[in-house]
Amino acid sequence: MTPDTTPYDAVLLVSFGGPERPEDVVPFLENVTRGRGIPRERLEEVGEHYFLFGGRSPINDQNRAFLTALREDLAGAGVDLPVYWGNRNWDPYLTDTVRQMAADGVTRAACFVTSAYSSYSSCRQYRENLFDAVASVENAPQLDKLRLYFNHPGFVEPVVDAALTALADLPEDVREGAHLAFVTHSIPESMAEGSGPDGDAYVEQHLSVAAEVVERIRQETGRRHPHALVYCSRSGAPHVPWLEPDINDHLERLQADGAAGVVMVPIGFVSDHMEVVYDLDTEALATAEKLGLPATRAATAGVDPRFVAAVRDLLLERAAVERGEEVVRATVGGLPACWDRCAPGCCPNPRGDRPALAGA
Ligand SMILES: CC1=C(CCC(=O)O)c2cc3nc(cc4[nH]c(cc5[nH]c(cc1n2)c(C)c5CCC(=O)O)c(CCC(=O)O)c4C)C(CCC(=O)O)=C3C
Ligand SMILES: [Fe+2]
Repeated sequence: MTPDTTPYDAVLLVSFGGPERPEDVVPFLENVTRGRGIPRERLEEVGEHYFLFGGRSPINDQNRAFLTALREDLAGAGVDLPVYWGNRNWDPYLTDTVRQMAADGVTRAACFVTSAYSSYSSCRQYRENLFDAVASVENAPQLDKLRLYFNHPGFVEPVVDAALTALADLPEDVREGAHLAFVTHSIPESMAEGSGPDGDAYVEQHLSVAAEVVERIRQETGRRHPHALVYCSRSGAPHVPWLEPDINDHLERLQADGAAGVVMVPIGFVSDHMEVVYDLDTEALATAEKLGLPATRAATAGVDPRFVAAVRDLLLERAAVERGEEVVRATVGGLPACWDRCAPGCCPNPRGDRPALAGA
């Protein structure tokens, strides 16, 4: 039986975007940081990360691979919907994609954003970008943002397996005593405090994922590994507090405390973005090496078939909700499934209120 996707006639993959050639790097950074008061030195430093990788971010190729996998998954399940892709900060830009969708006659699309958690940067900012895209296109389709999925089994289960693999990659004598460092993107403390409908959701959601991964690893190995939630990619002005500790400081602390080894589990990222390949694989692994601390990095969900299938699950779930049917929402861990429409004060814009789609 073909699954019922009514009222949707398309899926839209929404992502951050990244440069693909050295000439793209500076304009891309300008797009990302316009009006955000990021110090010049920080921008030059981040530009160097991109140049180290030939001026090419890995993120667009990862989205292309995800699109291919998603189209195959949907076709295999008998879901006959076109899948589009648009970015916030680089080509293909959301506005161009929405214009194409309108030209193709799309009337209502379900949007999957490559960002799993609540916060202004990871949720509302995408909603503002969706609003802007729709506002600038005539006859634009209605866009519904699929719920946040940090606690969807299709996201968490690949992370558990990846962490087990990364543990197995450690030398045998350090494996049992290894720490798990769950890593996510640092954000300003004030942004973290404002995240979600009641505040503090960003950290709370990550802690919930970390606890679930630790527990599932215990079920597999019989061992409850010591763990912490730590951060990477701090930006902004030095006097503005951001979430800490930084992964590099955390590694120093672990070494000083006599930890046997560490597995970095980048739960804040759905694929191996620049933050993962530079901040973790390049910088943090070098820190660990310098400290003589055995360390490995767990894979991200990427194109794991379970993660790809989660998009289909969220799409069919939401379609049923919009048809007025009862649904069972898949979740793991201690937090309930997220809402379909964000409350008015959810993840406020630190620079003042702007219109956003997908609100209640
Ligand atoms: C929470 C969060 C996520 C996760 C959720 C999500 O995935 O959306 C994320 C993802 C990403 N961030 C990315 C890149 C950048 N983020 C920057 C700046 C900032 N990020 C912030 C937060 C986040 N960012 C914040 C609070 C800033 C300060 C400026 C501002 O308030 O907006 C800057 C400017 C330089 C700098 O300031 O570091 C760059 C270049 C890329 C692309 C990577 C690639 O190319 O593979 C991705 C996926
Ligand atoms: Fe970022």
